Amino acid sequence: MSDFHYVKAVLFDLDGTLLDSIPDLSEACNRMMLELGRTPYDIEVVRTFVGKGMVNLVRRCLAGSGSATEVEVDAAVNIFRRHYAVVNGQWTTLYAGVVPALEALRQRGIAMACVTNKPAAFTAPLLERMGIAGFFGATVSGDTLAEKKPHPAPLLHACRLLGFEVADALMIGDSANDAEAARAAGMPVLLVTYGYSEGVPVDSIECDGLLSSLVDALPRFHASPSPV
Ligand SMILES: O=C(O)COP(=O)(O)O
Ligand SMILES: [Mg+2]
Repeated sequence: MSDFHYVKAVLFDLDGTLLDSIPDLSEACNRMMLELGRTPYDIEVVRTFVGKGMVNLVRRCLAGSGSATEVEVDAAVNIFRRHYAVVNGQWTTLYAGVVPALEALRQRGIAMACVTNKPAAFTAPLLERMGIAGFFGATVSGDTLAEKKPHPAPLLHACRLLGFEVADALMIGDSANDAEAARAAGMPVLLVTYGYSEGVPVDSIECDGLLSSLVDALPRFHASPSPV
């Protein structure tokens, strides 16, 4: 694995990388399914639906239980939003190693951003509720721009907001959406092995290294704050 001692900014994916948010996403999906008179899903199935944002999550839920027109998807998205607003953060947990890693990177003077496909209305309250909002100098959500991951635009936007060049940055995520976005943006990417990757084995995704915990990345960064 290569070293990232030159890295000045780390962009973090949210769902499946920092937070295990599947219990809340699954609960909101299933409340939506029941309201629509459809059969709820096992949480492990919902796990494979997460990654390309809320509308695709809802579309995948409906497609898995029969057909759905785009009008039906739009209506279901509104139902999902209502339920997710209630449960967002309720059963979500921080993965082991996340807070120690974020603290260590802050200590070393490395800027951090959160780049997620989750809609902004749910991102900020969740970061606050989980107590990690203060680590991030910028947050880019799935509906901040016209494009979301795997498009590189959210990563490039996060770099701009943090005030760093792409060449200074590294992405850490859990799926091909993060890996492809980072590759297209021109930055290296590490993937965690414990997250959600849309049913694709994470070790089959092209990246610059796998992490079983975020703290495993720490030896690869410079050890002390940059001189000013
Ligand atoms: O909202 C999703 O589908 C996934 O969100 P993420 O980009 O934080 O993994
Ligand atoms: Mg993710």
